[in-house]
Amino acid sequence: MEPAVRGRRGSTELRPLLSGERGAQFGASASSPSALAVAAVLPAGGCGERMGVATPKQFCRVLGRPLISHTLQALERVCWIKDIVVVVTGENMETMKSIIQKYQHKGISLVEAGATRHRSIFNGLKALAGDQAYCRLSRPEVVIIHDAVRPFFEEDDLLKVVRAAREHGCSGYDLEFGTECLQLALKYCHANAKLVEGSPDLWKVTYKRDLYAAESIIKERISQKICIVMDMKEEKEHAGYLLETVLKNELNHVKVTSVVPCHDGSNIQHIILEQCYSFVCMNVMTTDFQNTQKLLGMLEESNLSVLYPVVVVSVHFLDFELGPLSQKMESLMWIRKFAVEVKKRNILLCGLIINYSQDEQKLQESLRQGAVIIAALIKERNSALLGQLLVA
Ligand SMILES: Nc1ccn([C@@H]2O[C@H](COP(=O)(O)OP(=O)(O)OP(=O)(O)O)[C@@H](O)[C@H]2O)c(=O)n1
Ligand SMILES: O=C(CO)[C@H](O)[C@H](O)COP(=O)(O)O
Repeated sequence: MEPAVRGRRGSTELRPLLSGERGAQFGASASSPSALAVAAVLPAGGCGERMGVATPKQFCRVLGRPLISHTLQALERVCWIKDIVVVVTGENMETMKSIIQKYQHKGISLVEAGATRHRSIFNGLKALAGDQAYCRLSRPEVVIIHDAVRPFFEEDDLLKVVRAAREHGCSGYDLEFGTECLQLALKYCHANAKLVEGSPDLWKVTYKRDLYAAESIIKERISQKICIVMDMKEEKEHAGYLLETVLKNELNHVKVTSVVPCHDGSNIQHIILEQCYSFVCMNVMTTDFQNTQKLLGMLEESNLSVLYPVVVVSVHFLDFELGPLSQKMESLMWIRKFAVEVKKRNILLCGLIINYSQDEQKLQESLRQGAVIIAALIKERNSALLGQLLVA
């Protein structure tokens, strides 16, 4: 086993294994397993033969980001897990270090994998045993073993396992239906064990189709909030609010909120902090991108798009009867340039032109079409459409 490397909580710096610094205090939250020292081992040393691609599945990209980073992100939300040990092959050690750095994972130790999953887990446990000369991770009371290729779980799933580890003895049922690790633990460790019912979300990425399923689930999750950034000049009956109403009808399960940016942009920053990944920027009767650019600037300054692609739809309400659209296209085409720029920061920018007709029926139809297009752009997060100008 190689000396592990861990990232210090609060910095992305990687350094030789030092003492555990993750969520050091237990019992702090109401749901935490009080006063128990808990660590997690993520076996990630497999080659993913059944996936049938050259890249081991834990490093395959899901919405642009390696699968293991999604799992780590979910685990990092659990503040009572003190240390996270990721077990990877020597060959993939550098890849894993760069993932930790790029996606700013904190408090991770790396350990070299073994030839089988059980050997990898054993190496992870040894790093936590507290008896290695070079290893100063403190010895936990409970260790959660979680496959790196199971990105979907809730804190509650882990809580149940930790509580069971503390409270239960072993039953005949557990022996009969227990999983592989459980059999080993019972045979060799003189430990008590309990089988805990998991949620259906705990499924494992095994085949290629599972990567598509994982991506769809994540897309769905991050598309649950939409922020409409209003044009300052708007009033209640005007375009932005009309679009908001139609969008709410079109996406009745999605939380659609609108905001008029305040002078220092703090209300938009607040929405960014709440992890909203979809923005619709209103521009009424104008082909300039002033409002959109302000929003893009704020998004670029934030770290929001490090983890997921952020969609921004720049909506331009133009009355098609007030002169031909072709005259306005030249300035609207600037969107291509902006889109290429912000793509570097994982922001997907598209343009949408809505017919701001005086004819109520035409306006409603255009708004409805616009809402359908916005919904599709947000749901699909398809980078092939960035910089495109769509017409509703
Ligand atoms: N020597 C090994 C083999 C597997 N694993 C890890 O154990 C988890 C579950 O194993 P599995 O789904 O079987 O992964 P692979 O062995 O990579 O897949 P396959 O069996 O298709 O080759 C995965 O996170 C995998 O990386 C490990 O740490 N060390
Ligand atoms: O899916 C697996 C490997 O393909 C594991 O066998 C499965 O997660 C069982 O877990 P454990 O060994 O912890 O009982």
